[in-house]
Amino acid sequence: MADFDLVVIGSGPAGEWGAVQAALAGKRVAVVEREPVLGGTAANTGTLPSKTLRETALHLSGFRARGLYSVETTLRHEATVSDFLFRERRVKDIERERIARNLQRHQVEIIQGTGALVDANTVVVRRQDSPERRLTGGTILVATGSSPYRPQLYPFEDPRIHDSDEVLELERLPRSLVVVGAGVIGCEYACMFAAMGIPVTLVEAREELLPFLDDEFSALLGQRMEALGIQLRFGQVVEQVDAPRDADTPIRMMLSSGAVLETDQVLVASGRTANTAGLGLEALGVKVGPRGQVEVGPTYQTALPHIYAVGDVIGFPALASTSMDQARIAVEHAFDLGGVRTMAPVLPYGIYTIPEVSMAGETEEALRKLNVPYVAGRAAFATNPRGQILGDTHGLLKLLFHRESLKLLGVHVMGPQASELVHVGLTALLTGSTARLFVETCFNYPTLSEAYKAATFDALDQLSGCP
Ligand SMILES: Cc1cc2nc3c(=O)[nH]c(=O)nc-3n(C[C@H](O)[C@H](O)[C@H](O)COP(=O)(O)OP(=O)(O)OC[C@H]3O[C@@H](n4cnc5c(N)ncnc54)[C@H](O)[C@@H]3O)c2cc1C
Ligand SMILES: NC(=O)c1ccc[n+]([C@@H]2O[C@H](COP(=O)([O-])OP(=O)(O)OC[C@H]3O[C@@H](n4cnc5c(N)ncnc54)[C@H](O)[C@@H]3O)[C@@H](O)[C@H]2O)c1
Repeated sequence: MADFDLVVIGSGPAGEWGAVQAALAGKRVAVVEREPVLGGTAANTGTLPSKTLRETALHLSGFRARGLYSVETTLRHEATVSDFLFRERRVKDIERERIARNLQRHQVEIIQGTGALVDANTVVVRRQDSPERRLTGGTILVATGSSPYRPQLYPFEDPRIHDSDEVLELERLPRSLVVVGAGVIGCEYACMFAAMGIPVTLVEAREELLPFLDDEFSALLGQRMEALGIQLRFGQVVEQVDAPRDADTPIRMMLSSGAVLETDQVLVASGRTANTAGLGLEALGVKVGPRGQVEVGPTYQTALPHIYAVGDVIGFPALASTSMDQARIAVEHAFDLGGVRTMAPVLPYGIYTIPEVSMAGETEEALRKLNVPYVAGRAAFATNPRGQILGDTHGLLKLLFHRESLKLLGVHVMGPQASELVHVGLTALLTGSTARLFVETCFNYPTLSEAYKAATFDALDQLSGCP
């Protein structure tokens, strides 16, 4: 008999949820984690740290007061790097403790060390200063996550050139910053630093901002980012980087357009690489892609059916939210636990830029491509009483309804709490609801959620020909 029913490699959101799910079903579970702390990218270097820094940036800069009072700088003061990082460290510690307690409560054995598969059922765990340990598992869950991709062009040994992990170890706040890559990470960090009053330039190879967003929201976000002081450089790549040793001499970056940027510090956010190096998967016949991503089927099985892979290690969509659910599905499949063994048909996206943007369902462009007749109802936060109270004059909720059935097809939100607000629309999408739902729902007043009703009436007005 194997030592464990399930051996999980990695303790990020995917590993934690997979382990607990199996333990709840009475399975004997071990989690192997190479870092001395639990929680992976979500707790330690990605999701929670970046969202905490965003809150800190908004508070320390007095940003939230800007729409309320005419004097922009009332609350603003010179923040030090320790001011900036203080809460990030608190939140991280609390989350690590929560995960440890959650695993212990469910009798999951936590084993510290780097795991690798030496045969189809054996994980060897290596740790400095300790003898190696071999664990056998009936089922293996690979949940090893991803790490920042580091293009060779950049001398990362220079303390002024960071990837998204290192940016959490800043020695001092940048005097100016170039962010390379306007993916979600690049956009979120560019906004945070810009809100702190730091001059930021964002360089992106593509011609548009976050192309998966509805075009209207991509354009609006770009405008808000420019209003924050961010210089957007689309359709350009960095071709050369000259980083002098003297920290007072600016770093020079030559762009494909011929432009030269001078900057104090650089953040490279140009994608992620799956953590599969050294895991031993390929030797067992499990395929991995160009950035290390493990190939899996719909229930997250690899080429070896008892070896599952979930989370960032399999690539897109590579979110904490989806990673947890993939782990649930894999474990339910592996141990035949029942439950719905597919991802929800509609997934939400929350982007913690300044302002926040969130969406679920279809964009206008996708509906046009599919020839689906639709009507778009809009509600501006500037005309919503709670929006006025909050001082938000740029927020927007857009609902896309089928023109005939009035079924909700898409929801797009920009503004405060957008990633919370989207859940009203997400639930409506998942339940196949129509405009009637928002007409008949009595929302709290004054709230931003009430914008659902206003956007619905905007759509109904258009259909009735009301000016
Ligand atoms: C800056 C940033 C911001 C983000 N913001 C969001 C957000 O707002 N919302 C969202 O949903 N997602 C966000 N993400 C993405 C999210 O963090 C990831 O999708 C999520 O952490 C993936 O979970 P995971 O469990 O697959 O991997 P990870 O969280 O990366 O965990 C993998 C774990 O496996 C361990 N490991 C790796 N190899 C081995 C080995 N050989 N042996 C033992 N242990 C090993 C690692 O040390 C790590 O602890 C963000 C990511 C970044 C970088
Ligand atoms: N709020 C969230 O949900 C959230 C937040 C942060 C990160 N994440 C996840 O983390 C993952 C990684 O994010 P990311 O932003 O690093 O990667 P990404 O692949 O999403 O974006 C990288 C961007 O860099 C650009 N790029 C690449 N090389 C370049 C170069 N040489 N010059 C200029 N531009 C270049 C690409 O065109 C792309 O737009 C994503 O899967 C994302 O879903 C999610």
